[in-house]
Amino acid sequence: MSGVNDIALSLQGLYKSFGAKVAVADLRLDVRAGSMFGLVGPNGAGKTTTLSMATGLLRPDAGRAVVLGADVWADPAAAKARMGVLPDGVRLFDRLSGRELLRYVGLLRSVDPGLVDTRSGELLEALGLSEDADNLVVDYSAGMTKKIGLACALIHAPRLLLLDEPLEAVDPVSGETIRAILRSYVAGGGTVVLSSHVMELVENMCDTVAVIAQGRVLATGTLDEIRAGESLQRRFVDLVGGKQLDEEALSWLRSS
Ligand SMILES: Nc1ncnc2c1ncn2[C@@H]1O[C@H](COP(=O)(O)OP(=O)(O)OP(=O)(O)O)[C@@H](O)[C@H]1O
Repeated sequence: MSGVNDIALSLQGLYKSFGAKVAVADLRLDVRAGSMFGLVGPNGAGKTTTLSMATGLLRPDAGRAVVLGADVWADPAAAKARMGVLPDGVRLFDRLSGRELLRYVGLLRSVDPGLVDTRSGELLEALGLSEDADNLVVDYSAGMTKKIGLACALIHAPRLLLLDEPLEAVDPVSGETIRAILRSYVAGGGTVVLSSHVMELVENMCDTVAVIAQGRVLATGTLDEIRAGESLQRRFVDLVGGKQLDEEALSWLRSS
């Protein structure tokens, strides 16, 4: 039987509105420790808002987020020490080089300075960033920025990773490396929560899935439960209500 100690991330009735717009409405979710958990949903479903509240970047209007027993808003230091975060559109200190940024984040997370250097070297190498390690992050491409952001999330060896679109803009070779890093991280007892629009990635990587729409969890369960014998893409479209393009729509595009 699973107990409280098996839960790496617990989202309890999270609620957030922006003016009249309700972005997240009473969202509840438990992520079992040791799982690779995929968060999927259409544009504007509330995934980024949910992850921002779960990671301490955005204060919920109501509800709680608990990371391995630590309340993100009541005990942020403990919660943040236990998680690594790759937010959407990472706002990094981009006037630092990749190596400096990793050192900064490592020291901020109380990693021993010697260990920061060893881990930085290994992460830069694994992610194919060694050659650019001493260049400023502001000059990195979108994929390189994503990779240095992921390295920052990993440097303190947290037990939970929360990753918003971790493979977006990343080339296929680096993508394979990141998949391998995440798989081995989970095999070693870590927990990953990732959001993605790429169903193939979620099908390939995740053992558990939650489908979010209009700020609520529409369905959650193991990948097989959610797929119910079909492809995740098919089930996703069924669940969130796919829209047919009207025959007359955008007719001006065909009229030249
Ligand atoms: N800072 C903000 N101010 C106003 N509205 C916001 C803000 N952040 C998000 N929203 C709104 O909240 C809703 C949820 O947005 P969110 O970014 O969480 O969705 P998402 O599921 O991550 O979407 P996508 O898949 O397109 O990234 C959207 O309607 C969005 O317009």
